[in-house]
Amino acid sequence: MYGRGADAVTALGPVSLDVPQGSFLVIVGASGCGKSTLLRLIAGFERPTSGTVLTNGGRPTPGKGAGIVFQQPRLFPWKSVGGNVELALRYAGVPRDERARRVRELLERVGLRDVAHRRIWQLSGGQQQRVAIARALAADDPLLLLDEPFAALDALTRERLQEDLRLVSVQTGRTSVFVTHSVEEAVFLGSRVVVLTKRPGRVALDLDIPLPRTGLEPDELRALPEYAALRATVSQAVRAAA
Ligand SMILES: Nc1ncnc2c1ncn2[C@@H]1O[C@H](COP(=O)(O)OP(=O)(O)OP(=O)(O)O)[C@@H](O)[C@H]1O
Repeated sequence: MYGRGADAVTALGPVSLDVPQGSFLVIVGASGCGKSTLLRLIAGFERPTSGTVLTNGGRPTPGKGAGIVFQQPRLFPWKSVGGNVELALRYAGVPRDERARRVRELLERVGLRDVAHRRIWQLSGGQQQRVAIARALAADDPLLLLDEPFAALDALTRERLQEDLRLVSVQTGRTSVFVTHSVEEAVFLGSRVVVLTKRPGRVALDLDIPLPRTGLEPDELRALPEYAALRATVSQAVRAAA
């Protein structure tokens, strides 16, 4: 609950979710249903008014234990691409002599190897979001939290980043919680999709996405009949929840 008295807003209803290690959970729901609030609770930026949030068996500490990617990339504009990632590694306590190698690995992973020396303002929006993902992966945090990271990008860039993030999630095995409005994005990325009702958000649908996570090209995956069926199920739940 935010605020007090007449101004109080109950953002989230009772929500009980257990997110197993290595899973990719996508939270979908209408605007204002409490998706970002749920992420902030997991990140430890907010405390629940009632109930408990545990990550890795303990109460979450803000700034520790989770890499976070927001809708707008939060980068240091005066630093280079590599410099931004290097700084995240420094904060994460990675020794100086390992950082250059790790910067190269992380930039390779998000497809930015060739622009390591560019300044942030010389990048497209999609490239900036890739830097934000590399930064979020820099610390070896077990959790990756993403709050509508692709919402501001054009459709083609968004699709490319979805494809790359899916691959990164398979390669790193990071437990991820991803918030979006988009049913298409949810079914493509998630190993599980949770649809929230309108505010105060409760779980309207909790669906496993048993699609292969490796071995298929994105277009092949999207062309599967199971894919269309899952998308229809989620879409229906989103409409009913709104
Ligand atoms: N710091 C705050 N103080 C007061 N109310 C807040 C605060 N943050 C969010 N709220 C309210 O809580 C509700 C849920 O907000 P939240 O940002 O979690 O929703 P959301 O599902 O992420 O929305 P959107 O999809 O539009 O980003 C909204 O009604 C919002 O106005």
